[in-house]
Amino acid sequence: MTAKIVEVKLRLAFTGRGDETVEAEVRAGGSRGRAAAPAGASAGKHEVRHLPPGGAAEAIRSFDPSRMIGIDASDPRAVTAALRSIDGTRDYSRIGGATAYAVSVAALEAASIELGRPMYELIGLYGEPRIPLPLGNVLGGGKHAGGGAPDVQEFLVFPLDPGNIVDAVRANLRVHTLVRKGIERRDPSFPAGKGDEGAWAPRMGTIDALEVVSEAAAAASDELGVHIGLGLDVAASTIWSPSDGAYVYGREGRRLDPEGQISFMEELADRYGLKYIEDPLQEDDFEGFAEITRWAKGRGVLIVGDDLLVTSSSRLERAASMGAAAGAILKVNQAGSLGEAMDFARACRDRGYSIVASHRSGDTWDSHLAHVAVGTGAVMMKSGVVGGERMSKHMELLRIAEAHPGIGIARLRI
Ligand SMILES: O=C(O)[C@@H](CO)OP(=O)(O)O
Ligand SMILES: [Mg+2]
Repeated sequence: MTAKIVEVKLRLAFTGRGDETVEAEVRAGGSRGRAAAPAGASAGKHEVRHLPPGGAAEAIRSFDPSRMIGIDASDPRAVTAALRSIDGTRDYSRIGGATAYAVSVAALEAASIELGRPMYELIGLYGEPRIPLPLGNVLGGGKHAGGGAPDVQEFLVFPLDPGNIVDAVRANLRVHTLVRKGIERRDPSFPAGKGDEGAWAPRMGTIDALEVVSEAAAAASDELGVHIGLGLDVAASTIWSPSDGAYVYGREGRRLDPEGQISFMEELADRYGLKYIEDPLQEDDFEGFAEITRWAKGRGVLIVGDDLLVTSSSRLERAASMGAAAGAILKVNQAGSLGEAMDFARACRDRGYSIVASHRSGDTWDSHLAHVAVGTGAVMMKSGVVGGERMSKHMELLRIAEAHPGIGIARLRI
């Protein structure tokens, strides 16, 4: 049985934050797949272009859907080749990465329905399929929140040893609730504001935020009997000032040169027992990443590259040759198409990098991320904790687990 594409339709759509984006409907045989692309706010400068300068309308205008007809929807590489030839630029600046994302994901969904096989199985880059650990931000700031919130973008939690995915999701939710209580104890007038991904966005600095989150995680651990790990996504490119050669924590008056930033990260990791640090340094500092990765390896801390790697196989090769980072964020829309993200996942596997399949801060209601995570053998799925566009992905993990009772849950090995 084949799943040849017979029709592709695009429409303008909006993410949960209101960013303009593209939704695609792809028909393969008698089945239809649909996907809408997410959008980042702290996007790395080496990512493909989300949309051309004229926005989603121009992306849709410049896309010729007839050139997709007859392509095998179950073959992400063939879909990528067609998208690349329609676009003709290096970074999808003509049709937009949003179009590449939407068409490639919708095509695989259509194939999955047509062939009666789950999407993750068609991605198929795992040994034994496993449910990834959910990683979510319970407190945050940076580009995802308003003034006064911490300069560090995300304070993250994840269960280390959950019995199943329901316990795992519940653990993160409990920490999220307790974080609010912890903030209110320190500031009774906290107006309960949240950032783009549903994390609490209080007026406090990095250290206070870590105190609140580690107290909440310890209390949730005791209550639920699940060990909870702590992490940060520093999104350090957003606080890096090239003209000063320094990381500028504007809200807390801290200024650190690259060596100072590495020492600060090491101090926080030691003091709070962090197990995960994403983008501790700016996106072009491969040497700095290699240094902190060497430090972290013996200590059980996973250093993860997001803006550093931008789901690009060539940047991963460079990082691997230097030992920069041990984990890799995989965001399909950073690469553009699903086929390109799958090439990246293969490279991660060959080079021994742990994959963290991730949402974007401006995400859509789609749940495909769960299939991308399971299908690429990701150890974690990073998708916030609360909010409809976050929970849709967790719910799909629950459904995958329900359909495959024997499926195990991933364990983080650093
Ligand atoms: O930095 C990140 O990891 C992401 C998602 O949390 O943010 P954005 O989508 O804004 O790049
Ligand atoms: Mg990040």
